[in-house]
Amino acid sequence: MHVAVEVELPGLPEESPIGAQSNRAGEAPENNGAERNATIAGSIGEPHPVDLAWKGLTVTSRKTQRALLSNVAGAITDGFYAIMGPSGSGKSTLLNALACRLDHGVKLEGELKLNGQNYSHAELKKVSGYVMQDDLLNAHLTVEETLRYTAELRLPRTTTPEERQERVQTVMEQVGLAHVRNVIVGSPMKKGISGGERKRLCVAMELLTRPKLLFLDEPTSGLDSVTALSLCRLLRRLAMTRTCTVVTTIHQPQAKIFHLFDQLLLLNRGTIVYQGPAQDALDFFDRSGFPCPAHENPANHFLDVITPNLNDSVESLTAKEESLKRHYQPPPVQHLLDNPRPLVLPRDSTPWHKQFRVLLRRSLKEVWRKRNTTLMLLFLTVIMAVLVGTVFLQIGTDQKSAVRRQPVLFFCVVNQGMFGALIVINSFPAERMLSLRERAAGTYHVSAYFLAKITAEALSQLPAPILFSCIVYFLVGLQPVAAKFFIFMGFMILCSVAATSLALAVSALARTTDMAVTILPLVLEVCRLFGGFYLSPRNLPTYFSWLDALTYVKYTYVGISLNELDGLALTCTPAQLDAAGRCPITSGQQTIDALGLDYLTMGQCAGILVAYISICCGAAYLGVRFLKH
Ligand SMILES: Nc1ncnc2c1ncn2[C@@H]1O[C@H](COP(=O)(O)OP(=O)(O)OP(=O)(O)O)[C@@H](O)[C@H]1O
Repeated sequence: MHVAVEVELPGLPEESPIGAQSNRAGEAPENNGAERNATIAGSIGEPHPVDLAWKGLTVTSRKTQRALLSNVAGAITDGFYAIMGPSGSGKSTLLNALACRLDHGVKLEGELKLNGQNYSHAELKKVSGYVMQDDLLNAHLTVEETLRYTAELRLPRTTTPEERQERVQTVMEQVGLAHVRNVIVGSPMKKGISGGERKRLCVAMELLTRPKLLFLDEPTSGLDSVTALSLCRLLRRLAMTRTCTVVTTIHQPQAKIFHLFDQLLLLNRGTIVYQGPAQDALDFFDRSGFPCPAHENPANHFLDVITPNLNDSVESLTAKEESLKRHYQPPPVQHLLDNPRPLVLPRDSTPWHKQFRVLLRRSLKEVWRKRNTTLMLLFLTVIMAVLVGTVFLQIGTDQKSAVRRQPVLFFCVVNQGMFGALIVINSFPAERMLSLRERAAGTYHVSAYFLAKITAEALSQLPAPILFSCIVYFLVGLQPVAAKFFIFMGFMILCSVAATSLALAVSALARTTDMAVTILPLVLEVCRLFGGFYLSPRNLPTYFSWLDALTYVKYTYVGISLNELDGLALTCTPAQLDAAGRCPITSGQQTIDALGLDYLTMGQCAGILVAYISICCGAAYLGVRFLKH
């Protein structure tokens, strides 16, 4: 039995000289015999510290009852495995079946064992890593930060900060990313590391936890041939140095890449056509009557043989399949299935409070990196506040002010939160796939992620309502009483957080950013319409009362109106006196009575806003927790 020795060779040159074994395609061979023996000695014959074996494995679509994989058998023990086949042959289905990542739309039957034992996704996660086809990463973090946060979230809780840093350093060197450690990951909108480096970073994130098995779904898709080869050389090196067993799906590799594989699983229409040493596949096709022409890429040749083309008749297809089937010897897997071996599960999970702290730091860092957006928000807030303040400059206390006071108060409410809401609307859709990937890898609890995210968003939004209140309150000349000013500011903050929470709920429940940006303006419009200004609460038709209850605008508007109108004494210029020489409106209380604003108290308005924020956050949490596509 092999003992897995984790040898990390940071100094190993990536383009290491490779032996001179000849091959039929005339390519410079990537496998030297001694290396290959060392790597695949344990392939199917002997048990390995972590191996997977399966028999009678069938995956069926629940909806159509179509078999995506039919009664396949095989094993993964040690080395660099490639799962190849034409498009739709079931490569990803097999990979996901082995990695316990099949979706709910399919049914899995058959025997599938890890070290001869049945296993759960949770157990597999502890000894394996999975690199998805789409390299979903945090665009605003640097390479080193990405690895550091992953290490903090995924390494065992007993790891010291020094050990963590050392691990990050080692892995960065192992995958060849040390030279771009301080470069941001970037996105299509913001240039960062290259496509190949992104893939390496995804591999590095998985390597941090020293997995014994590394699954990769089409890692070379979207990469140019040189970058794809360089990535596959890295994967081979990981397998060769017994860092981990590597299993990758790949569609049509170039010859140089094909020669890096130790083991090949060739699929066609949900069945295994060939499994065994990659270099022996040429003999297998030869024996089956399909010799590979000289100078032909073996991978292309295999796919050409098994992929039906327009000229193939049904008879010739059946004859091809029969011939391949007759010569195919399925690998012996029974001894791996029947022989349970202990499984060392090395990782314990990071406690919730630590996950929250790390995720909060990560989210705050992202907010900081996106500070231009926040600064723009503050700039727009100042412009808006000055505009409102000068349009309604020093409204005073005469009769005209009674008419102008309510519009300015309502405008403040509508304005607050609108900017913030529009900024957070993209929060969850943009990150959904990334967070799903991190959750599937067992990186953190959803609740820790969610709370960290909304706390960071709320903190970044806080300065805007404070700044807005400071400018507008004094320019407009609302009641010069300290307590009233702070209550006004408190309501502006609650209003802004309520609008942001509403936008977060819409963003978490909408499946895409497009859907979120279509729904949000409509919701904000309804909030405005039923905000208590256009129709006073007293005059609202009863059949609209449920919509009325859903608007944060109304509770803020009523709250700040009561704050401002209570204790307000109004005066008259001589021209404003009525025929009897009386001043028509002498107190704010008259406006309160006329508009029916006192059906709630200020405390109730604040309480309802807090409840409103909690409900929106609860809805957003459910969206993040349960929406998976
Ligand atoms: N959840 C599912 N429900 C129903 N059919 C599915 C599901 N997942 C995959 N399929 C179907 O199963 C077949 C195999 O899909 P799979 O993704 O495994 O192929 P693949 O070989 O990886 O293809 P490609 O190289 O194009 O990615 C396809 O016909 C696909 O449409």
